[in-house]
Amino acid sequence: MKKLLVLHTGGTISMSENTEGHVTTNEINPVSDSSAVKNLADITELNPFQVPSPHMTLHHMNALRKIIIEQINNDNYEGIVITHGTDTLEETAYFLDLTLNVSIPVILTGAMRSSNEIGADGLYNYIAAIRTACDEHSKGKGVLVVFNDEIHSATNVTKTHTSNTSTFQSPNYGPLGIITKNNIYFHHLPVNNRPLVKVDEKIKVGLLTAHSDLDAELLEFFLDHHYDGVVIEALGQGNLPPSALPGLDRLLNAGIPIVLVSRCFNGIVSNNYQYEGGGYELGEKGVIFSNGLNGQKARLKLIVGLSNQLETVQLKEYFRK
Ligand SMILES: NC(=O)C[C@H](N)C(=O)O
Repeated sequence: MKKLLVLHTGGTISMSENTEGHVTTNEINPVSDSSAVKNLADITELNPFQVPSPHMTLHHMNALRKIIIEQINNDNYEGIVITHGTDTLEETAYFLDLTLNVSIPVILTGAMRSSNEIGADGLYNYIAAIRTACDEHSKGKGVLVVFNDEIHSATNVTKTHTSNTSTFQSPNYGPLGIITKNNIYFHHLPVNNRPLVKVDEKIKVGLLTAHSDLDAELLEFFLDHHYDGVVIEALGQGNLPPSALPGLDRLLNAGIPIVLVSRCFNGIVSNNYQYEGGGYELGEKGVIFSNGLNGQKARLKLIVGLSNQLETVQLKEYFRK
């Protein structure tokens, strides 16, 4: 039997519905120690914290990373499973993918229905995550998300539905593999990047969605409140309204890196359009174009890049990969 470490962090997978139909937190995750997983692996469980995932912070994510590094150094675990709330699951998964230098499987999972609701998916997803962590083919693929019988890479996966159990999807790319009753099948290989291991929890990066008439003052807010970097979910292929440009210029003149992603959830930004606020002009000004990440992941990537003292040219390369 493989030796796995399980970290329970909270989220709906650890919650129950009360008599009024509201979902509330529990001290202990109900999937913990379930007899259904006893024969699957030799499992050690830790409960570093129990939080709804909207309460997750960079500090929590970094604490998880440190626990994983420490535990792996102390014991010869062959895989890690993390149970997590779904709202920010993709952020923790991606942060760990960016910063953890490990080849054993690291799998995140969660649930859309709490433990005592009809059709509860927590235990099912947990078992699927344990099975995937035990599979030899899950090694060396970066951090993975297992949900609803699919295996996704942390880089591409995102929560796409407020309540459906098939909420986790990888737009543009699809899952890396599928899980059946008897087997685990990988059909794609992820592109693995070299992790950067320094994390400065004090670095502040803001995220803003562009829209028509975007006010320059919203961008200036980040300068006035001492942010270290800004990610903008731009329009279409990577364009901004002219109304935003004075704010953008102020940030760039102050040396604050600005990373552009698209508010479209498919496709990659590029510096094509040569009109006021168009991608070409933004590129000439020094804005960094990202490679298809969504805004919340680009934010974490910029935090990690800045934590490792990457300068603008290196950040451009970091976001190109
Ligand atoms: N399904 C879930 O886990 C959602 C919950 N609000 C959380 O992220 O903690």
